[in-house]
Amino acid sequence: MDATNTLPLHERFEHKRTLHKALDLLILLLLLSLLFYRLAFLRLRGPVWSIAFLCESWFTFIWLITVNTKWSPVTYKTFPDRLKNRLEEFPPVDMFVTTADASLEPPIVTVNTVLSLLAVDYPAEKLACYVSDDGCSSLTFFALVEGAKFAKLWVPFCKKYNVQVRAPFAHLAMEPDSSNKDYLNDWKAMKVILENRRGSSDGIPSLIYVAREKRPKYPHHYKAGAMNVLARVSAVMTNAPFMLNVDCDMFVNNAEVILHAMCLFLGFDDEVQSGYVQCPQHFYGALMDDPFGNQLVIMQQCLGYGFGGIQGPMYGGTGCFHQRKIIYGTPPPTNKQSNTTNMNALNGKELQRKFGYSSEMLESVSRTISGETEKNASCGGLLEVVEAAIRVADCSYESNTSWGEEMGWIYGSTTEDVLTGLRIQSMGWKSVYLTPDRSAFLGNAPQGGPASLKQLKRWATGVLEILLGKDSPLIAVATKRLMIRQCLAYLVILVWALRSVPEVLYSLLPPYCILTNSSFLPKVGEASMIIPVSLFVIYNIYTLAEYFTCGLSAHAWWNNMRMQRITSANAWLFGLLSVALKLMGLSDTVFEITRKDQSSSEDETDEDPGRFTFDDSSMFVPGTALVIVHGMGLIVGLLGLQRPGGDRGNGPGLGEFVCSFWVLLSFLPFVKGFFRRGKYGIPWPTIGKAAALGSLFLILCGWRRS
Ligand SMILES: O=c1ccn([C@@H]2O[C@H](COP(=O)(O)OP(=O)(O)O[C@H]3O[C@H](CO)[C@@H](O)[C@H](O)[C@H]3O)[C@@H](O)[C@H]2O)c(=O)[nH]1
Ligand SMILES: [Mn+2]
Repeated sequence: MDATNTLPLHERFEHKRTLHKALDLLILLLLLSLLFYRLAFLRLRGPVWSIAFLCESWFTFIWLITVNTKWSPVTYKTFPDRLKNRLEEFPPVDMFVTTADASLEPPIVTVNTVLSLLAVDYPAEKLACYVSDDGCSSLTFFALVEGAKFAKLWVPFCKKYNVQVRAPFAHLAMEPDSSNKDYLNDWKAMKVILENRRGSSDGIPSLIYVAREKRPKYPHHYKAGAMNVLARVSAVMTNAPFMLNVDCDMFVNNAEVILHAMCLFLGFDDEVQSGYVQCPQHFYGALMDDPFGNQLVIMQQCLGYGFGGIQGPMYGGTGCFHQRKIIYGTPPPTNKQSNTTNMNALNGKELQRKFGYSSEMLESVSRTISGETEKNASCGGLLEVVEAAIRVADCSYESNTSWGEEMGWIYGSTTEDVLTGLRIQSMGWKSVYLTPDRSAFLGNAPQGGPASLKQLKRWATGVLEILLGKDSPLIAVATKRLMIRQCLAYLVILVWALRSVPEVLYSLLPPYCILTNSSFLPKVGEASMIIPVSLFVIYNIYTLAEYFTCGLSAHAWWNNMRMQRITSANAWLFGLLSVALKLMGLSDTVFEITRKDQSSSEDETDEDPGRFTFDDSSMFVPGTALVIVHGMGLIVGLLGLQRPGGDRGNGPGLGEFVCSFWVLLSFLPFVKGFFRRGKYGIPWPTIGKAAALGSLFLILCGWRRS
């Protein structure tokens, strides 16, 4: 036996963050002293202090759960070369790509992603690539057909010259036009594509196009529904024990990514460690210094690695490898029972109730559950296989089954990814972050105000749906096998929408105090001033240091800090509203697709893509109103126009003015939006609505004073 065969496939790294931990605790201590300070004077100072106290209690809670998440980060280094030496037979992998709208997601983007997957460094006969097209667009379809032809040239080329970025952007050009919206199965043509079903080592993996059936009376559950169809179609066709899924814009940037992932799946002694393997989302053509605060670097490195030290990262919906049997709901093996017995015990009836009526599907499920890796793929003729696939992609297939409930991609949230990962971890599985030196995948981050905020609103909506739903981590921690620290870590994300209220309320305190001649902060010279001032200074230095540690600039730090406020007041607040409307039964939440920008060469006319843009969405009203209110507060305060009286001796001090100024600075894109035109300016109707809200606030201030 070769000596290299015994070397571990990966190495675990616990990140030391001694100084950060000390600062974590120092900030916590300061927050607690602030709360005690508030409590001591609560009776004396009335409602403003009560509100400040409530908000600050909430901030302390957020800090506490954030510290929990970041406390002990863990990452892994993987060694694909050792895997190559060790394995004779590589496990098959089914690769899934989802696309849904040919105008927002240009087929050229999807084709590039597909080509990059087909060209990945892995035995081609072990791979199959399934593309789900929820838009049922003939454009996407023909682009893929062309892509498949092109792959015959492209894939050997990549392998010969060991190209790393395997998305041939430059080679294909297609104008995305109108999309064909009739929801019909487009299966006939699939045989076109299926030609190369039997690959060879220098061959090309199979490519299968799927446009599932949709009908008005059957909820299609957006991406989660599409993923479940892919899970079933692949089950009756290739039935690989591993699945990789990416969004249509997320191409392979590290050709060895599947080998890296296998190092984590096959390299643990304890199977429970790698329920799924998630790669962080990195972006191509990313704008300098992250002007829209959506490159997620800090979130993934500080929070994500932190998750890695608990029960593993959240499932991020793309760039993720799953084990098929876990998607089918297999719990991790316990000491007493072997892996397969509990699921094997399901009799035929139960299997059918869970997985649906297709006999091919049930056969495939049994093979998966019993761990039969050999003859996994269906052995019927092509025609029968396609017929079976059509059956399981039928819009009524899931009626009265467990799809989307107990297994598969789980329904009921617009962040189906987080929910699905949560369910897997609730069964007791752990997950692993895959962070090779060269980014595994690169995707597209939305640009401009409307697209960015729409995405963040969907996320805030989705995670709140999870928090309030039946699979909430708060329930799973008590009734299932979700770890307590993991539950708290999830909370950091799941309360996004809820954070908007205290954050907006708190940012209204300075103008309120200025306009009503009251205060919520100690004055210059008072001993208690040391608490808020040191909190402000230390917190900002701490976060800035985090950005520097991750190799980001001070400018990126500031952009993210201000975008956090803008997101909170606009996107998160609207996420909260949409969930409230859903709870009242007034409207359901929808998965609004993010526009995928193509790399810029054509839009050279766009002077500065990093500049904040607006549209007529009412989502911009709260931010605009905040700017108006702070503007009024500062003008009135600086000109000394407050009406006399009020809270004598307790009027606003330097603190209130600094805070108000800081908020305005954070909303600088909105301030500028008042003076700009076109998409860079705030539309008049939005300003009108915001002004109405501002007047309401003025009335409130006056009313409180008399
Ligand atoms: O009805 C739908 C809607 C969306 N999608 C696909 O879902 C993916 C993600 O949609 P996108 O608009 O790009 O959303 P993002 O906010 O960029 O996606 C992030 O957030 C989603 C959850 O909100 C996750 O599903 C994604 O994996 C994650 O990258 C894309 O491939 C879409 O084609 C469908 O297949 N069917
Ligand atoms: Mn996306």
